[in-house]
This record gives sequence, structure tokens and C-alpha cells, in this order.
Amino acid sequence: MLLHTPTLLLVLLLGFALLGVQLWLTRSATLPRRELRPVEWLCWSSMTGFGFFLARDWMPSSIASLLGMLALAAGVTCFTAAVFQHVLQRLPPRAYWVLLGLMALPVLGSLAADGAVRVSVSCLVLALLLLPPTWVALRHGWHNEVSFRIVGGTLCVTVLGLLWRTLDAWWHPADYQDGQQDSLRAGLTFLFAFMGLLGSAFGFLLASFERVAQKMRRLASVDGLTGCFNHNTTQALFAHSLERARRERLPMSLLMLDLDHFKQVNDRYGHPVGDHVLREVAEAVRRCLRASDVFGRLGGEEFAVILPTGDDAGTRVLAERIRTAIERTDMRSDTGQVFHVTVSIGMAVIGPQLVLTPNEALHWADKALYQAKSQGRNRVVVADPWMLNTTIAEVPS
Ligand SMILES: Nc1nc2c(ncn2[C@@H]2O[C@H](COP(=O)(O)OP(=O)(O)OP(=O)(O)O)[C@@H](O)[C@H]2O)c(=O)[nH]1
Repeated sequence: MLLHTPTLLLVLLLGFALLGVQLWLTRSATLPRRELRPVEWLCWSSMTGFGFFLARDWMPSSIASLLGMLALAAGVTCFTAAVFQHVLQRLPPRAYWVLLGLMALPVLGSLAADGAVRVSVSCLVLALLLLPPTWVALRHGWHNEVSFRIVGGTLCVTVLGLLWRTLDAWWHPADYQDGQQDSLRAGLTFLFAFMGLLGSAFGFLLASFERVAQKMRRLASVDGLTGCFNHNTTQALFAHSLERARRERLPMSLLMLDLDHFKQVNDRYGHPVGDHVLREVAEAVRRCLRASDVFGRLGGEEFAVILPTGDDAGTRVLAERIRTAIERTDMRSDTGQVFHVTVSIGMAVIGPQLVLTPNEALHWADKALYQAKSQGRNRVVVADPWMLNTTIAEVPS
């Protein structure tokens, strides 16, 4: 059985062309990610490279091989830059560019040699250029998007394919001479090496989609200013915790936090400083919480903390700790002036005997918060059972 190399070249050329068009359309329409541009360049460069290899019958073979090799090396370099950018958010280190420059010497040196030596040297150079992105994709990119594993895996196949081709051309030079009938081995090494590269580029596109999807999911559930859960997610998580606590017959707790006189902060120091205060407050609260606690921003300067298994004593301690943490946090105005803010907290412990809907429970804690405000602010008030049967206007100071 023979694998006809020009046919393989044509298939690869078409594969990279299709992917290039797909990347171009995707990048300009639905996924405007800068990191996809170098992958697109990999496609155009590889197409050009395979085009030169195909043109060997119409131009001096050594020149066609050299131009093809240069185009492929340019594409591989672009892809390396894309992998580094995607995984490490930076370009490859300076040593990589030095390596790239040094690799030009053996390629130019092999120009006058026979076909087997040219193939051997070119494949070794491409394998060496692909080692850094393969390492980065496997070592650092493996735990990123699941699709990025395709990139790491197929880059491995590419490097191994290239090394196999290097050795094969070395051991069986007769199979790699210009104008030689293609051997099965030569065809297979070629297929492994470059199909792997095409697979990596596809994997990269999938990983970019996955990253955008993750980001959108995050944006849909997180408050952009403070990094806490947003209103909808907090409510959903609260309903879930409430239901779970009831089923397991355990108490759960809810804290409603509202910054005191926050309007004055905005009026005195400006809205950007107000935003900064909200971020600092969120950070201070987060430092008091466990990973299993839920912390959300209900809107404006109002936050909620859900303790899925919080009892009365523990929640009181935590609420007081949060209150003092906020009180002690140094806030800074634009001019460097240090000031402090305080918070009022309404606390509700929902025992298994209480059957409340999520809205009733939130409203209950809200009444305790209202009382904390009307009793002078900067304090924690625990919701009493009698508050369940009053309206907020009826809650005494
Ligand atoms: N900087 C900033 N301010 C916000 C944001 N959301 C709401 N606010 C402001 O928060 C203030 C809330 O004011 P009020 O509801 O009167 O409450 P307060 O001044 O904290 O008074 P008390 O709650 O009664 O202690 C308003 O001035 C809002 O403009 C935000 O995202 N950033």
C-alpha cells in the first residue's frame, strides 16, 4: 500500500484552507479574540508551505523545499505565540526567538544536500520549534479548558511524527530522494506530523469558544464590581440552601448587610471612591467567610451572606466579626484621606421547625436589618419569631 504524498499535501492544504476561512469568519463575526489571529496565520502559512512542496515538479526542488519550510516555520512560530498567549498571557521568551534565528542555519546549510538530508533537517527544526508550545500546553494548559487538552495531545503527536520522519529519512534515505516513488513509511510520517498540527489548530478554536462560554457563564452569575454572586444567583443559592437544610433537618442562617450612610460617601468623595469602598467591603467580608458560605450582592450597598449549616451561636460570632472587620478597614479617598464605613446587619437563623419560603425568610432578615438601622446602625440584630407576623413598618426601633 502506498500513501501518495502529493495527495496528502493537497488534503492538508485544503484542511488548513478550510480552517483558515472558518477562523477568519469566526474572528470577525462571533469570537473577536486577538489570540485567534496567529492561528489564522498558521493556516495561511501552512497552506503556502504545502503549496510550495506541491510545486516541486515545476521549480528547483531545493528552492521549493526551502520556501515551503520557511512558510511552515513562520506558521509554527505564530502558533507558538498563540499557545503562549492563551495559556500564560504573554509571548514566548527571548530564548525562543534566538532558537528560531539559530534554526535558519541548518536549514540553509542543507539546501545543497540531497532530499533525505533536507527532510531530516527540516523536520528536526520544526520539532524543536514545537517543543516549547507542546510543553506549555501540557504542563500549564492541561487544567485550562478541556478542549485545550486536544491542543496538547495533538502537538505531542506532531512532534513525535516529525521526529519519526527525521529518523526515518536518516535511516532510509533512498525513500526521501527527489522524484522518488513514495513509500508507505514516508507517507505515514508525513501524515502524523502535519495532521497533528491541523488537529491542534482545531483544538485551539474549540478552546477559545470554551473560554468565552466560561466567561459568559461567570458574567451571568457574578457581580462585576465586587466579584460576589449577583442578585439572581444569590436568590437561587439561598432557595437551594433553604430546601436542603429543611430536608436534612438542620438550621441555616442568613445575614443581610447594608452599609450605613453610604449616600454620604458618594456625595463627599465621589462615585468612583464609593465603588472602591464596595470592593473593599466585599473583600473584608470574604476574608471572614468559609469556602462553603455564599456571599452575594443584592443590589446597591446591600449584601447577603448565606451559611448553609449556620446555628445561632456561630452565626452571631460571624456577624460580629464581619461588622468589626468592615469598621476597621481603612478606606481612602482620591486625595489619600483615610475614612471608615460601618455596616448594619440583620441576622436570621432558620431552624428546621420553621417552614418559610425563600422570600419570607429574606423578608424576615430584612426586618432585623431595619431594626438595626433604626436603633442607630453599626450593629447586629437577630430576627425574632414575632417579626414574622409584622410588616416592616410595624417593627419597633
Ligand atoms: N458608588 C456606588 N454607589 C452606589 C452603588 N449602588 C448604589 N449606590 C448608592 O448607594 C446609596 C444608597 O443610599 P441609601 O439607600 O439612601 O442608603 P444609605 O445612605 O446607606 O443610608 P442607610 O442605609 O439608611 O444607612 C445611594 O446613594 C446609591 O447611589 C454602586 O454600585 N456604586
